[in-house]
Amino acid sequence: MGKKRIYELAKELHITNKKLVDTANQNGLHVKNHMSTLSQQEENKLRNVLKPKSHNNATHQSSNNHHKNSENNNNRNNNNGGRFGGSLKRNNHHNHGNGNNRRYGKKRRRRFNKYATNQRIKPSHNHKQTTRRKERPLPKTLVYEVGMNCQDLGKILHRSPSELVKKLFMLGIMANQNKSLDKDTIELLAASYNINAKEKKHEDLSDIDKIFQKEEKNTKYEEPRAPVVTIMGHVDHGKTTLLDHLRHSHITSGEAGGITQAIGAYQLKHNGKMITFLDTPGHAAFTEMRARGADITDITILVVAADDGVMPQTVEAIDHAKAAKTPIVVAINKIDKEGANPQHVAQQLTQYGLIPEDWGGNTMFVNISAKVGTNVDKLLDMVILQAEVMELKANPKQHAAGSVIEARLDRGQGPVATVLIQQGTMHVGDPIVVGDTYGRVRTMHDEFRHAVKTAKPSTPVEITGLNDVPEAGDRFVVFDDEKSARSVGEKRAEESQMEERKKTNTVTLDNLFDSLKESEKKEVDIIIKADVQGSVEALASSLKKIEVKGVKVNIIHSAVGAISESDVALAEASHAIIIGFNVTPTPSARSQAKNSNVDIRLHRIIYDAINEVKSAMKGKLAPVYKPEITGDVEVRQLYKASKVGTIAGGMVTNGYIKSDSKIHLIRDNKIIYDGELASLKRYKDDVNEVKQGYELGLTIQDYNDIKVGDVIEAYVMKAVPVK
Ligand SMILES: Nc1nc2c(ncn2[C@@H]2O[C@H](COP(=O)(O)OP(=O)(O)OP(=O)(O)O)[C@@H](O)[C@H]2O)c(=O)[nH]1
Repeated sequence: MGKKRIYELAKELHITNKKLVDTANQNGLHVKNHMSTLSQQEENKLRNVLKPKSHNNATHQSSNNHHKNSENNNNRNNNNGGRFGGSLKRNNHHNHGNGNNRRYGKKRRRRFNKYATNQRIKPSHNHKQTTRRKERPLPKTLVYEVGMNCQDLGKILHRSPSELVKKLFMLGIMANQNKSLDKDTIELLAASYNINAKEKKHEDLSDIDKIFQKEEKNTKYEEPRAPVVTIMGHVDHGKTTLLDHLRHSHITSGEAGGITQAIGAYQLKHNGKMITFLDTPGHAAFTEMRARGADITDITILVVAADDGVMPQTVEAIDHAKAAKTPIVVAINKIDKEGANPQHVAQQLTQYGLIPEDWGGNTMFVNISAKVGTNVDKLLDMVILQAEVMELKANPKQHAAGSVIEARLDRGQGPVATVLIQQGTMHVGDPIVVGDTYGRVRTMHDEFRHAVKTAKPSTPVEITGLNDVPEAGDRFVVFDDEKSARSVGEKRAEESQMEERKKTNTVTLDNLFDSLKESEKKEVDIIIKADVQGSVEALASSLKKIEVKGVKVNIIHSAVGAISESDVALAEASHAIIIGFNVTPTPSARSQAKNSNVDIRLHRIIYDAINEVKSAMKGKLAPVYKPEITGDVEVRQLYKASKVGTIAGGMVTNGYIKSDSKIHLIRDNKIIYDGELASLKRYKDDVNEVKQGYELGLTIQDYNDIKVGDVIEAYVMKAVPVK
């Protein structure tokens, strides 16, 4: 018999390599690992120690079983290479039998003795397992999230992370306890435990609009809430006077006298019922908020002066309220004034679909004097009545959600936002995401600057504690914890920098067909602005007749005049397209439209406007051509030639110009002529192209009024493909 290695003897004796190494060390042989060789004497000693004490059937059976185990273990150890080798080494070290290891040694001996008597024990490389309590049962289904690690999964499966690591190892997957696992791996793991796996879909918390809508739909424990009212109307018809009157005559508990209202909304009590008034009269503010997603107004009070009647902004206000689908209560104001004719005003309003109940319609009308106070109570009665019809409710027993009314940066307090609670109850200390900002509600004040600890639905409060100033109309949602609020807030800020959210929402004629296909919407909202009333009407009636595959045009607002900022805000809020007929946008409206991606289409021929909308609805919009600048020429000299007119000599300062280029003649930053080149020369030769840095001579077709210092901008018309 030659020298044997540990693993050979282990195999012969049907025990694991590790057991044999342990036994050898416990018996003073000092072996390193299963590859260590044994002298004949050492082998005999080990054989002696390990000799079974009895041989009955049962133990024989057990021994057979064990044989299998042992073999498995051998295989495992071989496959493992260093992994299990490491644990053997550790055991070696532990078992050098000095005093420090006495307890451990005892335990090992006990296990060994068990083993020596051929009682079946589970081979183990982890001494923790030997003391493991009875395992809790596995769940029927493993509900997981992609990216969980063995520690996370261990908690769900009631198994130790190391057991999971081993399981994975047996499945041929190397992982440690902290490694994030993919879907396939987790499902494989579940299958190896014979249980089902189900992925838990993560809600995108950064979509606070979605959370907001969900919270809004939560109808459990609903309670009535106060209506939120906005006052709109034409300039000087008395909006501010009415708000002031209400503030002074109706504010609860005599606050108004001494303390000035501090924030952009207030609540008043009428016949025991609360009403919340937004203190930002005018439809522009109202629609700008809507454009940002906040539909906070429940009821609109339309103020029309009895001595002036329906004016352009009265009509705008009606259209804006209708677009927001808020019911209108009409207050015909200034009835104390001489020349007041409320009957006439009511008559005028019928043209806009506002018909008094007395006349068989369903709009509430009240004749008031905001200055004197006549019938203001009656107006409030109407508002309460309207609110009752609407059955306005909210659930105060959930996380707060709502919208920003106004916000500013205060030197001492940092960002300060006035918010309207629309759902739930807000508490001081709540973690919150407001638009693209986040924080924790540090302080909360009511409209009289009184500190409050909680705020219920329809209450306006001023809060501090945000990391930045949100915008009016931003939505807010309270989160469970500050960590998620922060990560959502940061993600939103990042996203908004890319301005993607805003742009994908807008409807343009270019994407109209696709957006119609995607949405359930069966109407295309259009705003018409034209130079004269006749054109407005002609365009409106022709557009209304268009019907493509059940989709119709809906004119949400039409008026005479330039395209204003308020038109753009309405278009943005309502996802509408603006058609301008013989009118242009004001500069501020133009830049606002550009920022918010509102599509403005300008036309001079009604037929073209109608065809354009029709083709867009059919998805066949021809590509739009836009000028693309190729270069600039600076005019430095002029020559007059009797035959060809004015020849401009100059230099290409940027880009290039071609003989077939179109050109803009620019003087004092204004385009004063738009045309084509007649000739392009270098010295005396006609050329096709002149590049930057070269001198040239040129003439413009049918145009001679060129001056030294003019800039000639060369451009080509480029087709912008329809998206
Ligand atoms: N006689 C009379 N005058 C009124 C009444 N209501 C308002 N006024 C007067 O009408 C003028 C305009 O009133 P405001 O309340 O400022 O009108 P507004 O609609 O807020 O105007 P803007 O803020 O410019 O849009 C003021 O001089 C008021 O005093 C009223 O009921 N009777």
